Parts: sequence; C-alpha cells; structure tokens
Amino acid sequence: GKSHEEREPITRFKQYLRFNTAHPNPNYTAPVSFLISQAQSIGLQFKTLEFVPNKPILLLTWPGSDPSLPSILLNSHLDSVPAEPDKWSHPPFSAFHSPETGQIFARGSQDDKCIAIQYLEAIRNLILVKNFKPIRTVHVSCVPDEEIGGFDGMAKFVESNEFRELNVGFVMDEGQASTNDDFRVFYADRSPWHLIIRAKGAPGHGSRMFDNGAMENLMKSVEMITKFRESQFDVVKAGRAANSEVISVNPVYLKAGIPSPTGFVMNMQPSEAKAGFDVRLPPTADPDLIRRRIAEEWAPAIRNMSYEIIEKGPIRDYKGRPLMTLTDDSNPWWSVFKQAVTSAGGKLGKPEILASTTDARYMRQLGIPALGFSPMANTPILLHDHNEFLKDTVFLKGVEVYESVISSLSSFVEPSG
Ligand code: MET
Ligand SMILES: [Zn+2]
Ligand SMILES: [Zn+2]
Repeated sequence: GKSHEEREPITRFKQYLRFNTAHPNPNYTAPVSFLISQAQSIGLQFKTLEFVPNKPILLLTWPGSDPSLPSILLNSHLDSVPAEPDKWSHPPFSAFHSPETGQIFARGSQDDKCIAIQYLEAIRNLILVKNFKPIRTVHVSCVPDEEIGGFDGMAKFVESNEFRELNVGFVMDEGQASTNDDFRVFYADRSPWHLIIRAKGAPGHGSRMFDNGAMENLMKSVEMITKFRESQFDVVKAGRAANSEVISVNPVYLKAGIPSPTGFVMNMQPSEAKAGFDVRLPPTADPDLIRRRIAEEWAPAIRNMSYEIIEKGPIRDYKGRPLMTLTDDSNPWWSVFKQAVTSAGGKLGKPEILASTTDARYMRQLGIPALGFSPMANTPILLHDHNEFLKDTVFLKGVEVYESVISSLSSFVEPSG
C-alpha cells in the first residue's frame, strides 16, 4: 500500500477535478479559491486578475534570488470542454478512482487539470522537501476560457502591463498524452479557424427535381471539402506527414430543413442550408491559399454560397513569422528542458507540432519561447473524448519530471561573455 503522504497529491488532484469547469458555464470561483489555498499552504504569492468580469486569471509567484533575470511561466487553463455524462462509465466530475487500475476518470484529467496540480506538487516538494531556491522567478498562471479561444483569458493577459512586468523568458504550457514510453513535446500548435458555409437556392416541392437548390449547392461543397480532406489525410496515411502537419477540415455541424413538431417537413426542399467546419492550419501553411480555395471552390457566390471564416487567434508572431519555438541548440531553453526530462528518467520523443491548439500561441506571438508538455506516457489520448482518465502512477511520475524541469529552468543562467 501507498503511504498517506504519497496519496495526498492524488487527493488534491481529485479535489481539483471535482469542480465542474465545463463550458458553457464553467465554475471558475471555486477552483480558483482551491488553488489559492494550495498556494498559501506552500507559501507562494498569489493574485487574481480580472480583465473581463467573472473570468479570473490566477497568478502564483515563487520569487527567485535574481529577479532581474527573465522569469519562467508555467501555464494551464481552468476550463474544460463539456462532457456527455450518459456516455461515461463514471460521472465526469466525480473523479472516480479505480482501486484495481489506478485510473482516475474525469473531464479535465488529461486536459489539463493534471498539469496545474503537478506544477504545484512539484513546487511543494522543491520548497518543503528539498529546500530548493530558484534563481529565476517562477510564475504559475491558471487562465479561463482556453477551450473557447482564450479571448477573455490569455489573449487579454498577454496584452496587459501585469504580463509585461513578469518579464517572462520561457513558457511551459499543455501538451498531449503519449501512447508509448516517450513523453511528447510540442514546439508549435495548429491555428484554428471556424468555417461556416451557407447555401441558398430555390425552394420547391419535395417531389420535384430542379437545379440550384440550397441542399444541392451545399452538398456539392461538402463533397469538394471531403475530397480536400481526403487528399490531406492520404498524405498522413501514407506516412509522409503527421496529422498535425497537414490542414484538417472536419465537418462539425449541418443545419438545414424545415422543422415540424415531429422532426422535419419531408415534402419541402429548403431554401437555405449551412455547414460548420473545424479547420486547423499548421504553422507554415499559407492562409491565403486556403482562403482562395474557400472563396472559389467551397463557397462560390456563383453557386449561391456565402461563407464566414472566424480566425481563432493569431497565426503569425509580431514580426510576421510562423508561431514556432526553436528546438535546437540555438535555443538554450530547449537544451535545459531536454536535459531535465532526461535526468528525471524520462525520454522525449521528436519535437512535434500539436494537432490541436493551446494558449501558448499568444505567448509565441510575443516572441516568447513556449513548449507544450503534459508528461503522460503510456496513456491513451482522451482529451475531449468520453471516459477521459489519467492513471495515478502516471500523474505522480509527472510530478517528479516537473520537479526536475522546474528546478533546472529556474537555475539556468546564461553563460556571460
Ligand atoms: C478555438 S481555440 C481551440 C482551443 C482548444 N484547445 C482546441 O484545440 O480545440
Ligand atoms: Zn487544453
Ligand atoms: Zn482541450
């Protein structure tokens, strides 16, 4: 059996997982109070910033001995995507802990409540057990609304004086689980667009065949988009690129038809139809090419189509460069990070582009190097999925890895001269 001490980090993880932070109505107040009480018990400084009412940003600070050096920021988000409880084997905010397998089931267990608690547990051990003193100041930020684009969260934070005053030199943010022994590390995210295409057309009797109906117009577009999607996916299936290195265009909704009390009117062809797509662009993709394709092929005005592209955040940094952090010897942070993972007994896979998107893009936009990392090896990738879980042993190993990473990053002083 495990000692009481060993179980405590798990207890705190489960407590944090039990706050219902799912959109569209995430509870931010309770988890922020909980994290503040954790920070107080370790002796960290804390403050909350509210750039938008009821969207708190929690900032915890562990002052370094040389506050003139750029600081380290460890970021995570407070919010979660929704869950469909009926489709889960345990309620998504119960943090059910299986005594047989050690799996802890909860929405947010992988994405990304694990890292918030791991950061704090690692810092707790460094302060209370190892009596470690950082040279650089270490900040932990817990931000709202990442899952809906971060506009009222990280996007506001990075524009603030409070952020500038932190003088952040290097950022760690969330990554993704690994299904093998290696940990994964991410140097860039794909940029998300929401694409909505609308078709208009002649209405008519359900029995009639005619040209240019709204459904026909929309479905022609859906076919073309499907072909494009297949062309990208074929590159992945042929092993010539990773999922995250191609452009994905996935249909997420279809809306058409004339509602009736029992469903839809079946003998009328509607005059309007629309479809929504989640589009993700790798950092080096040319957004203008895809914009042109949308205008000319996917939603051409000549087929009575219109469209809306909602760009969810920046795609280039302040100098117009793709949002990427270097993972070679020219970036000293990379070497320090890599060495720290290795010395904790971890193995790192080849640095990757993240298929999804994180708040790290807002900091990369400022030119600050940021790596995505969630130390979960031998774990199925369950973010945004049913029955999201993390094993207790994997969680605890992650705490050890962060102890090494945080102590190394905060001790790193660039050789002078
Ligand atoms: C609309 S921004 C997207 C944020 C979310 N983490 C995702 O990758 O889907
Ligand atoms: Zn996340
Ligand atoms: Zn997510």
